[in-house]
Amino acid sequence: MEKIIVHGGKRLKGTVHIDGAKNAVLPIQAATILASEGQTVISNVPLLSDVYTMNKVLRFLNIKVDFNESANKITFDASSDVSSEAPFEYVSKMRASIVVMGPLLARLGKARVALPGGCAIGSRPIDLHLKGFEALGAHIEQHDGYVEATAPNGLVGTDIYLDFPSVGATQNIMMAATLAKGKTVIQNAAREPEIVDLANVLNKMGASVIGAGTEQIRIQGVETLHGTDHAVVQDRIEAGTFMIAAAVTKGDVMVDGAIAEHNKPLILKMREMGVSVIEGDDGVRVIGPDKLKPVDVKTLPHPGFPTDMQPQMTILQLCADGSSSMTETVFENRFMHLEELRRMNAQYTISGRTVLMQGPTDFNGAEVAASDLRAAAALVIAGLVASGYTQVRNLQYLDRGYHDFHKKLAGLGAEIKRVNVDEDDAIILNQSLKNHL
Ligand SMILES: CC(=O)N[C@H]1[C@@H](OP(=O)(O)OP(=O)(O)OC[C@H]2O[C@@H](n3ccc(=O)[nH]c3=O)[C@H](O)[C@@H]2O)O[C@H](CO)[C@@H](O)[C@@H]1O
Ligand SMILES: C=C(OP(=O)(O)O)C(=O)O
Repeated sequence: MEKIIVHGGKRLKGTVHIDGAKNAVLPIQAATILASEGQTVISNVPLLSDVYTMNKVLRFLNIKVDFNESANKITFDASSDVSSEAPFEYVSKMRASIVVMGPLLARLGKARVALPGGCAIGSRPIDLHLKGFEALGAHIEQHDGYVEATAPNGLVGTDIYLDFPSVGATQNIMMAATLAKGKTVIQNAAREPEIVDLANVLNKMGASVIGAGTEQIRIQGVETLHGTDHAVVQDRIEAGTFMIAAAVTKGDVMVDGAIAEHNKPLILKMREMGVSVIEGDDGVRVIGPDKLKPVDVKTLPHPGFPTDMQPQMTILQLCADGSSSMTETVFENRFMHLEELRRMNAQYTISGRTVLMQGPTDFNGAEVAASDLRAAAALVIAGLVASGYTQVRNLQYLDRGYHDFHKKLAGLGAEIKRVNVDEDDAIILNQSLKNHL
């Protein structure tokens, strides 16, 4: 079993470099299915387990995938025959595999993809994706845990209104519409920077996508798409996670490569708490104050406060001097990290979708288990300010979205180590933690 062990109390100082965005690269990997001619070369690719899973899905679909890890570059060749089925083995590992459906349907007129199911943070249905495909003329059936979409005569452009600005549905419909006959308009589209990055790649491949980043995206269908080169946008969630780690430890950190514009709600809330955030062309510098002021936060689709920063933000709020609230409106079950934090001395009450937190918290080190990706990051951040030793388990979640998280924190002066221990070793380790750091 792997664990991260943190000895809290160090102020983080120095520069940390941010990788390409997980949530941008995954749909871009899927978009390479659309290129029936030439190769697509994607650079600034983060070395994350989700990226490897998406590569496996694509290889299963008969696409050539060559990952040059030392150069953070993947070359895709989808010029041969592509197959239409994404099996349960991969989709169950990573929900984002569902975004292969739009490109497959566009290119082949059919797609058979395992239904992704929910995860720890919520039920996560795909009804909006499927309604979009149906509006484009696809016939949808569900059998044996798979969803099958067929459009033997091709898709036809239309106006689609999303009941909620779903990121995945916007991406899937946008990709499906690139090869549809005529024009598609997506109303109430998601506006995340990762949508813009995907639209940029599609346009370089020969598509005509206008308005990405606004609530109305217009796509004029074209006959074929071809390969291209593209560098993935920086990860605003990884950047935000380090910004919070810097602030909560009263540190002084340059988050190199962070794009301030993509993290505006977080930056403004951090300033409200008394954190000094200096925006530059090459990154964002964060200086934590001696005392944090309490603040109320509500998650919303972009440009609102991102749900993927919610667990990390609650650590900062718990350290503030007074009571703060967090309301989670995007996912129905994203407070699971708080149960673990209670074991580290966090004081809070949950009422529906809102948690009321009482700070400042004197976090005590404890052994805690992550329930999902951002919960894992939040628990490690709590460990950075806790007295004594914190051990975080279930690192498979962390590896979905952060490459070398512990090494980056160690580079900023944190006392942190990742160890691989069996259960017996763990008992000995608990008795002699100091020798391990
Ligand atoms: C790989 C990736 O990019 N993941 C991100 C993406 O996930 P993802 O694309 O899954 O998130 P969505 O924006 O689709 O989901 C937001 C909400 O809409 C609901 N919903 C969504 C689709 C649908 O058909 N029906 C429906 O009800 C979901 O259950 C959820 O409550 O956006 C989320 C919201 O910013 C982020 O937390 C994830 O990190
Ligand atoms: C929820 C997340 O990702 P996914 O949609 O891939 O589960 C996340 O990145 O925090």
